[in-house]
Amino acid sequence: MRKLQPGKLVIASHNPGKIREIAELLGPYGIEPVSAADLDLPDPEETGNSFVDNAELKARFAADLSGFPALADDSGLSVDALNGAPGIYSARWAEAPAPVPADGEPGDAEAPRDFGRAMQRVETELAALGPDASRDAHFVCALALCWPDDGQCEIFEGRVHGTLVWPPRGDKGFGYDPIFVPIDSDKTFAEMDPDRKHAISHRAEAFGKLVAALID
Ligand SMILES: O=c1nc[nH]c2c1ncn2[C@H]1C[C@H](O)[C@@H](COP(=O)(O)OP(=O)(O)OP(=O)(O)O)O1
Ligand SMILES: [Mg+2]
Repeated sequence: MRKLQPGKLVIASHNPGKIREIAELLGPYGIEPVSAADLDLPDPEETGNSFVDNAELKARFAADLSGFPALADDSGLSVDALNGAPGIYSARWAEAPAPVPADGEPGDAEAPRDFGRAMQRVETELAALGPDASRDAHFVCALALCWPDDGQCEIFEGRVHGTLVWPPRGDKGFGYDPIFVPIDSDKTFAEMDPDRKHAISHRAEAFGKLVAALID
């Protein structure tokens, strides 16, 4: 398997919380993370039907446009009692319907994300199933690292199981962290220090596999 050399690596993401975690996870390996936003790369439409497909689509897109190796992370929260939802739609559950401007044409401006609303939707859908519904859930992370020249990609996956709490707790992390308590913990991801989250998270597990395979 081809190794990742020290130097520039494009982080094919526009999510600042994720980019910060990826930079922390790659910190020890002499890799210079440059985000897609730093390079003004556009955000591709996530048309895949799986985390892996979307990760590969985002990494390929950024590698082709930038000429550097690119790493993408597609991730999300999967709730057992909701048949795996929001799953690959985790980010989209936080998007309000795009406002229709006064001239009547829907704008193409991206709707701002509101994870308060996304967490509320998870809770509302769970509550509708009654008090006995399972609150088990897991986060999934698919990483794709693609090279620009030959289009080769390597894929790594991680997951972390836990349960959902309500109301949300903590102000660290991002996304659904305030309602997710990983197994063997009494804190939500948003109440933990980053080092602790990085010891057990879905993203950390996928990175562990990537580092073992691709970094000498
Ligand atoms: O550790 C996590 N802690 C909390 N929430 C998380 C985590 N990991 C993923 N998530 C949720 C929120 C995120 O917005 C969505 C991923 O959606 P996803 O399309 O992969 O990322 P994104 O659109 O936010 O950024 P981008 O595609 O530019 O990398 O799942
Ligand atoms: Mg996305």
